[in-house]
Amino acid sequence: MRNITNTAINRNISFSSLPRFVGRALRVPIAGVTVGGGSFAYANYKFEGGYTLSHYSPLICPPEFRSKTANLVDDVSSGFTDAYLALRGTLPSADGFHERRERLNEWLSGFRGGGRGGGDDGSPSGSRSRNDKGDPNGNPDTPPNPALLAALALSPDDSNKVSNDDSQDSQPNLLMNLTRKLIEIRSILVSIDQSDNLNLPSIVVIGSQSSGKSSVLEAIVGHEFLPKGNNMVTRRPIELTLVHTPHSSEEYGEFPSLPSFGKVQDFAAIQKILTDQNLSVPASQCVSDKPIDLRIYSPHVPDLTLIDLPGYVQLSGMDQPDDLRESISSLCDKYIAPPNVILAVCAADVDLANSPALRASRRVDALGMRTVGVVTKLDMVTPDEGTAILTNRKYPLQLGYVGVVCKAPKRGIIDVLAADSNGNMSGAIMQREENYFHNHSQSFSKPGVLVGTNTLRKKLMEVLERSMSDNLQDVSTAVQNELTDASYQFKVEYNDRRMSPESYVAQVVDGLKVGLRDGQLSFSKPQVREKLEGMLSDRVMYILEQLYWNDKRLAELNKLSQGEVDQYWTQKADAARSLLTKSGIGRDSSTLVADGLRGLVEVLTTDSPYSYHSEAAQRIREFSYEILRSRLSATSDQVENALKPFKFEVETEDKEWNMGRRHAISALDKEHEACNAKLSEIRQRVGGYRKLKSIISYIEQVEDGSMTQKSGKEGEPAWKLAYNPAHLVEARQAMLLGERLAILKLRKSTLQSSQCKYGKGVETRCPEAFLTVVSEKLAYTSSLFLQIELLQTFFDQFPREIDSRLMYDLDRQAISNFARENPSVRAHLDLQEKKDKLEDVMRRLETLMHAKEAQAPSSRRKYSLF
Ligand SMILES: Nc1nc2c(ncn2[C@@H]2O[C@H](COP(=O)(O)OP(=O)(O)OP(=O)(O)O)[C@@H](O)[C@H]2O)c(=O)[nH]1
Repeated sequence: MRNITNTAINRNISFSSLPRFVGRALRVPIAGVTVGGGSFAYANYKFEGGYTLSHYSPLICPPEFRSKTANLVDDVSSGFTDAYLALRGTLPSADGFHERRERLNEWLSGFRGGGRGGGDDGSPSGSRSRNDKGDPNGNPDTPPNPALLAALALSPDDSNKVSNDDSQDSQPNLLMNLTRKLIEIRSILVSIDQSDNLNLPSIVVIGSQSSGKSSVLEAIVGHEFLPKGNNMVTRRPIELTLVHTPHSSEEYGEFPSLPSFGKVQDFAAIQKILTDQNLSVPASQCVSDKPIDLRIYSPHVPDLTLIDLPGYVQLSGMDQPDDLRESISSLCDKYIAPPNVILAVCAADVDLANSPALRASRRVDALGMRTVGVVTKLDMVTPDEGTAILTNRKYPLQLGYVGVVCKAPKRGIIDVLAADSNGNMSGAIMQREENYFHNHSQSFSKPGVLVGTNTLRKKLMEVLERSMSDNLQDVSTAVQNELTDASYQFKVEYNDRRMSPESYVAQVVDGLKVGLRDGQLSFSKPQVREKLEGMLSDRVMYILEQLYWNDKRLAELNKLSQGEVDQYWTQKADAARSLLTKSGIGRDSSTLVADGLRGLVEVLTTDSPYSYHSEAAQRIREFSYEILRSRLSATSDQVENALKPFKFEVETEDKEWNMGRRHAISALDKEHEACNAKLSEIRQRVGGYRKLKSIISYIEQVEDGSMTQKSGKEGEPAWKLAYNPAHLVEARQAMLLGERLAILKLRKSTLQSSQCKYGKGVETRCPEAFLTVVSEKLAYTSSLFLQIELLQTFFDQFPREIDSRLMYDLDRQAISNFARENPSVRAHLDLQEKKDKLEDVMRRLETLMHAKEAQAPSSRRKYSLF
């Protein structure tokens, strides 16, 4: 709570210490407004001519008074705003200041009651005059109702009627917080369209390097937060939105386009982020027109939007690129175009004729209708020189000049003491400035001379509000046109179908789960068993080749008659079974199935829509791999345990045997086919059947020694000269294939013969059928355990992991970002969002325009000066 003391009154008050609505009311440039009260419980607003308005404000009164006065807040607020708007409507320009003052005093005298003035000392004695009109009940202790005052000001002729009708004060005032509402609309428009087609004005700060732009902005905000340094640190426009938060003591900044920073309460951190963002533009590129959006929320800032731009270069330095001057100039030109308000910052110690800011502003705003001049560093010239600059007629600006002294404090002990607990330096800056102007009040209190950061703040608020308000109709038309286009496009392209990022994410996740369910069908028991049989069939062929088909005694096996037991072949059959059952089937079958599952996840997360969401796809793959990894070794052990009995003995039954025998025959057929295919490839490569035959005959002759050396160097075999060595290798391979085909043929006929009918010792005589039966038993048992240990767990756990680790991990922003990774969804959402925002803006604009229309006629009719 601030204590407004008599000292403050005498020094023309610090407006920033007043409640917001009082600040708004006092934006009406009424000369001689003072605030007083012997204590902070009480405030008098004294208008020139003797009328004094007094009221208790809950924001400046001690707690014991609050309950009594709380209900006055709204009345006071709306009353003053009404009065203010009425004045604003009739007094649009800063020019004619004296005329306005006269006019206002005329109004006030209309309801002042015969010119009886209250005390001008700021004491409660001021209530003497206010009771004449302010309190309809004539109670000397009740402060007047400011809403009543406003109503009187709006309608002096009906004063009695209005004074008896308090219900009018409870009407919602749609034009309350007009600037705030317009700034909100502006922010929405900026987020829809960066092309400036749809835009409400902002205040653009221009000036040469070191003219004091940053100091002015920091004085307005009350914190040091802008990038500092010699190396041209302002390279991007900073779009600064100040949001007045009267009901919170918290001060913080937010970067809407950098949401990861969240609320930044430390202004040094804001400065660091701004510096980094600026320095992200390489020095070689000079400047970028991509703005940095910064919002500052504080009870000490007014509602304003300001754009800070790089300073005009006057003298190019050695370390600055040649085209820097050009780049900055064209960047500034883009921003100073209508409807923006130009804040032309000029240092008092530099001749205004040389001010690049004024030069630029005159190019686009020759009459100075939308330029406010700020003369900084007034302390660096004599007070008389200062006032001469501020009242200059050479470069007149319709909105005038305001002089400031806002050198950033050096943070010495005095300044640190002057700063508040949040490091807010506004007190220190203000105090310094106030002292300066107070010490030179003779020069600076001349009529028409506007000085002080607070005056500047108020001026900016007024100018911005008026400028925004004046642009309402144009913006509204542009927004309506844009809305019509967007609605048409939405109808044509999406048939008005709405979508949300959440529904898209749900759809994408559901799609994945459906894909998983479909994929699960290819991991059913029969399917897995078939895969394992395929894997084991290769192993059976290898064992047959190694143990039987390469055995020189194979012919004996073919001759074994039914019932005959031969030790050699019985041991072979045992060795073959052992080799097969101990070939690491637990590990290999688990890996085979896990690879299959990996493949399924890979396919599901590679195709659309996951092709747009590579990061999410990668995460999903990782979940799946984690589950598989966690199950793999246990599954492998379980399968291996289940197969243990087969390592010692395998019993077969008639039915199993017959089936195994059939499968073995067809496996031999396949092997036969494969050998034949290879043989014909070799024939082709070598040059046909005859050529191959002749090479084979050569080799046979050489090998049995019947080939005589006909030519060539001594010691070299003759065939080396006769054929291409590669063909000779191929021919050798063909010979082996031929032998294999003969064996396969023989074994097939044995398998088909009565020798391999189910019966005693048949496993020994027909190893092909026996190993096939064993491999089928192994595949069957393995598939059972793989289902239980791996597949069921995977298909249960994986969808749950997707929900818990993908879906529930995402916050609103992440969901929106995810959805927007898909270009067609992004286009749909963008258009839908644009349409929604435009509708929202249109509604807000219509409300404001209706309120403006409703308000305008009465004030114009009664008070227009023009
Ligand atoms: N004496 C005095 N010095 C001031 C005043 N305002 C600013 N300065 C000093 O002038 C210098 C430049 O001020 P800045 O606010 O950084 O100027 P700028 O225009 O932002 O400079 P650039 O960022 O380089 O474009 C600093 O050393 C300030 O302390 C003032 O009112 N009086």
